[in-house]
Amino acid sequence: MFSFIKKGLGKTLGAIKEILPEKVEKIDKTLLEEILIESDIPYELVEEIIYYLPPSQMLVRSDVKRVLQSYFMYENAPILSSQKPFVELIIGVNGAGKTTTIAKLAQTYKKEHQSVLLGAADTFRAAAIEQLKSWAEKIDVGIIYTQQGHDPSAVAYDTISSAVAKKIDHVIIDTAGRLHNQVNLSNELKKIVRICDKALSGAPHRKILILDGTQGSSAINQAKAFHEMINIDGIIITKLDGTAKGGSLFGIAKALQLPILYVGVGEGRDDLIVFNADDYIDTILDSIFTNVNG
Ligand SMILES: Nc1nc2c(ncn2[C@@H]2O[C@H](COP(=O)(O)OP(=O)(O)OP(=O)(O)O)[C@@H](O)[C@H]2O)c(=O)[nH]1
Repeated sequence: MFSFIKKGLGKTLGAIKEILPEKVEKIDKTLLEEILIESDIPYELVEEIIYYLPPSQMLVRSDVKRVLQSYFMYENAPILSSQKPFVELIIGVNGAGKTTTIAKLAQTYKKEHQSVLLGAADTFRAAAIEQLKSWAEKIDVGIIYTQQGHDPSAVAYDTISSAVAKKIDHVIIDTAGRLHNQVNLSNELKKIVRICDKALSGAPHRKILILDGTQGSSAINQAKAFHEMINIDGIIITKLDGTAKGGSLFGIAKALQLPILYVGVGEGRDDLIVFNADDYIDTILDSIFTNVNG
């Protein structure tokens, strides 16, 4: 698990190495500031981190770790096994990695010997339906879909009803990332949420926002807009492996005050890891400090 997050942070760690070619026992505060900015932690946040650090100019690992940890206080609520099917609604702009992440999530559940049914409720684009169908085939899970232009809420309803009838463990529903305008998108997402609850009281159990990690901190405003529309429950950051902006997770967690559930670290179906803030922070600190613990 630990080396997996290391793989995902490869580019970020490479960027740190450019600033700090040799690891140190104590880091100069000014140099640390430069490293944090370079890894795409928003500037105000870097200033805040520096403010909370001890006043001395040279800092040890434990000083830095303690402050960085305080940014990930939003715990991932455990999945309640009594909720069957456990319905997840996947939200995010086109290209963020929604479809791939749905496949990865389905694969994760399958590995745990749980059954999965996908719902192709991004009916705005024919390609989105086709792409999800192709993934469903590859990972061998069921899918409910309709033709392009049909009501996405109806797909969500049918998927949940079918899952209830077949006693499926997990339902994962794709949604459109873009419509003709923002108001339409907001109305459509709200309607899907309402209809999910009609199909199964309490559903969707988790509304997950997919954010493209290569966008770094600039994804924050986009995330806030979705959060205002339908109250997101958790985030998945994709393409962490493709960016040197690995520090942006601090800004995202702080701005949205939401748990980061998983991170995507590659294009394959197995390239999704449960986000663990301690592993993430330790991996970054390992590239700065000579001592491993503390
Ligand atoms: N390197 C890397 N690539 C990823 C990751 N997640 C998704 N991708 C790639 O990002 C691209 C977009 O992913 P999709 O899953 O098609 O994104 P989408 O949000 O469904 O986008 P649309 O199909 O446009 O709606 C694809 O080429 C994926 O292979 C990741 O964690 N790492």
